Amino acid sequence: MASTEGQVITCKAAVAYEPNKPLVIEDVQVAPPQAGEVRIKILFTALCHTDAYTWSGKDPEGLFPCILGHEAAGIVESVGEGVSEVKPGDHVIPCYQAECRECKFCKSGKTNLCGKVRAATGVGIMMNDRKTRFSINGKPIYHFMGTSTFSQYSVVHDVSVAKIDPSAPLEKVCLLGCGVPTGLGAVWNTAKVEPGSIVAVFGLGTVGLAVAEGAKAAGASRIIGIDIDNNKFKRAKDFGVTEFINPKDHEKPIQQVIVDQTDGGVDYSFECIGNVSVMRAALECCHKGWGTSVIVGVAASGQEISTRPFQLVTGRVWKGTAFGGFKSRSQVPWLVDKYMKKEIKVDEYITHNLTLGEINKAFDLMHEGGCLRCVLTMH
Ligand SMILES: NC(=O)C1=CN([C@@H]2O[C@H](COP(=O)(O)OP(=O)(O)OC[C@H]3O[C@@H](n4cnc5c(N)ncnc54)[C@H](O)[C@@H]3O)[C@@H](O)[C@H]2O)C=CC1
Ligand SMILES: N[C@@H](CCC(=O)N[C@@H](CSC=O)C(=O)NCC(=O)O)C(=O)O
Ligand SMILES: [Zn+2]
Ligand SMILES: [Zn+2]
Repeated sequence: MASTEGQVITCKAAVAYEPNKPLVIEDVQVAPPQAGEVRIKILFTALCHTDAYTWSGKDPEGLFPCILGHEAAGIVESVGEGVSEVKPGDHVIPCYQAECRECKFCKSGKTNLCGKVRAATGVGIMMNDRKTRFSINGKPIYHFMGTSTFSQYSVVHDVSVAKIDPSAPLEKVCLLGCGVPTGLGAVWNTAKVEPGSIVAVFGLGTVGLAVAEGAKAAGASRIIGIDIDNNKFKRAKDFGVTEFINPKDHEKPIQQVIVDQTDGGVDYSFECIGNVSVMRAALECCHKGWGTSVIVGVAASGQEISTRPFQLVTGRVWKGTAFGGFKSRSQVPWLVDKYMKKEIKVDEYITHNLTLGEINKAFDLMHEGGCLRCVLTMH
């Protein structure tokens, strides 16, 4: 096939024109990558609740029109000047959390957040010329999270590309771009759960189930799953949840129910919903003196967390995690290898498979209890 290097590619993409209005499949022009950029042929993308969150209009960084999507896998089509770590043909996972290895954050050894391109990705543009690489008949379309994977081709910064084992099935490992690493890493990197710990997981969607999987691998003695949907428990057992509580079955606040059942509270809790009231409950169900609560869920613009400072004075710790604390370019390939060695689950989180043209149906499915991840075939 003729090379497309250096040329504008016209391809199909799902464009979000306005909050909550159905995505429109359009012919989009994708400009060639500039210096420090990579153009990727996206082969498979999953949908994450953060895409739905931004699409809903509740994300303060949400810009329209844009191309959403950030949990994907593909093949490098071409690279811009100065890109040395990937080349055309490489199999890759785009990473919304970049890793430049040079900035203050990357060098700190204290965080996986990277400062190099975040200011540009937060306003839907590329750093090099502060413009977008997507357009429709000359009208610019914003990028999203530096990834925009709901397009057959996307341009990303080179610091946002993880090169992976070419034998890994892209239709599966696309999930390692967001939800599964986030849950595993929340346990392994952020909380650092020890063997024998009692863990509470609020919200048993993909992220919460990955927390349960990570906690089981870490040797937790009890993994208490909390969800308002009773149907979640059966599946959650397969991911390591040992007990289930539905807050609706109790008169008392859920934090009190958990404290009563755990001799004073859990060692670690994880909020995987994005609900600020639940974040409070997750903190307050932790054991006095050492209990740590990790916020994973993304709450809407304007929402704030609160608790009595006494909760922290008496030794509880409140933390948060982005992409589970994983350093993306370094550790996503390691996660892919772990999947290939069957040391972590991925296939089990995929409940549906559709095509790019069915993306609105995929978002509808996401709001149904039975759906974890829906993977779209892009071509
Ligand atoms: N911090 C990070 O890096 C990341 C954060 N996220 C966020 O994590 C959150 C979870 O994502 P998914 O697992 O994909 O979502 P999901 O919607 O599949 O799962 C949420 C679960 O919470 C349950 N739930 C809803 N309200 C509840 C309540 N009041 N009490 C108990 N359970 C309740 C639902 O029944 C559902 O099972 C989202 O907010 C998403 O945006 C996702 C990826 C990365
Ligand atoms: N723009 C949002 C930010 C939402 C958010 O917190 N995103 C997570 C990833 S969620 C993935 O599905 C994250 O990594 N945050 C760190 C970051 O650098 O964005 C808002 O303002 O609410
Ligand atoms: Zn996500
Ligand atoms: Zn950096």
